[in-house]
Amino acid sequence: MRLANLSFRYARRTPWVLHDVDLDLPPGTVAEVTGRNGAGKSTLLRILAGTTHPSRGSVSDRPPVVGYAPEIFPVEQPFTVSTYLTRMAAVRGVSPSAIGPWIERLAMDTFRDVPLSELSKGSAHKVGLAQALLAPPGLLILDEPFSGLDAQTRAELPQLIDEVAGGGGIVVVSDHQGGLADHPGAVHLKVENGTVRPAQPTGPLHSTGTHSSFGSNSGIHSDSESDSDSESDSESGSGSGSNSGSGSGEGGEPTDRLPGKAVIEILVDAADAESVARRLQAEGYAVVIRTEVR
Ligand SMILES: Nc1ncnc2c1ncn2[C@@H]1O[C@H](COP(=O)(O)OP(=O)(O)OP(=O)(O)O)[C@@H](O)[C@H]1O
Repeated sequence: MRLANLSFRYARRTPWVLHDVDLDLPPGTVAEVTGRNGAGKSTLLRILAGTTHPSRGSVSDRPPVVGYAPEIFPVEQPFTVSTYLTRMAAVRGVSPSAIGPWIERLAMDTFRDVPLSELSKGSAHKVGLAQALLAPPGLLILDEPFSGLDAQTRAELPQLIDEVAGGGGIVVVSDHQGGLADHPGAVHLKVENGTVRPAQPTGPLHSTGTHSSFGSNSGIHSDSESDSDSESDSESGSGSGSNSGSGSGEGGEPTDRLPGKAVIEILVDAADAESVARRLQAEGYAVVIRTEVR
């Protein structure tokens, strides 16, 4: 998977969050993404997942099955845990029986019949992880997965990540807590001033035969340039699961947006929900998306 000359800002005349990013993520890569608050980690992860489209540049060779666990799982959905996961299995095109092993492995049995809205933060986080893993992902995006997890699941997570990578999947993890700081074979990326660079100290890059390469750039540009480019005004669309998207062209318009109706409720960060919902409503999506999930 490759990002080429990728730039992103949330709207015209606002600062670039990412600028001229080049990044190769070969199959089997485990990448830990760090950076200060607000640096653009979640934005980068959403672009990788395909839920946000670049303003400029391209994303190519995204694996066809994407699992994305946002930083905050959106619990405002009228399902119990098992009902939600069963529906997600259907959305992902896997058997309902696929949920059982994840309920067991992530120690979710005690709250499988609890409504999502009544879950603790840590339990909700596990549901977010489980939905991302239901269909074996070729690309697994985990936004702060170690946050709020119980010790057992926290200890399990590196193994889970290695299993995905061992099968040739790409795993990208935003990791404020340093859960993968010493992870064998992981590459370490830092988002800083709109760039994505190898982090210091750089981890043992190639012990599992994986590698990444990076492009750099000259930092964040304020918007003094002409708006005559064909940049999109905003992030567009959300969706994942079996999203086979390969990103967007220069115009920021997805070349292959799937309906993704049922996926959006799962993927939108709670912290972003209000603004994303506004944008979706402005584009005529939101009601349809929610109706589809039900
Ligand atoms: N939906 C949005 N609309 C407009 N601006 C946004 C939106 N989401 C994030 N931003 C802004 O984009 C920048 C990057 O945010 P992002 O959430 O990607 O950073 P982050 O590194 O993940 O931060 P944190 O560690 O605090 O989660 C920030 O300045 C943030 O305020």
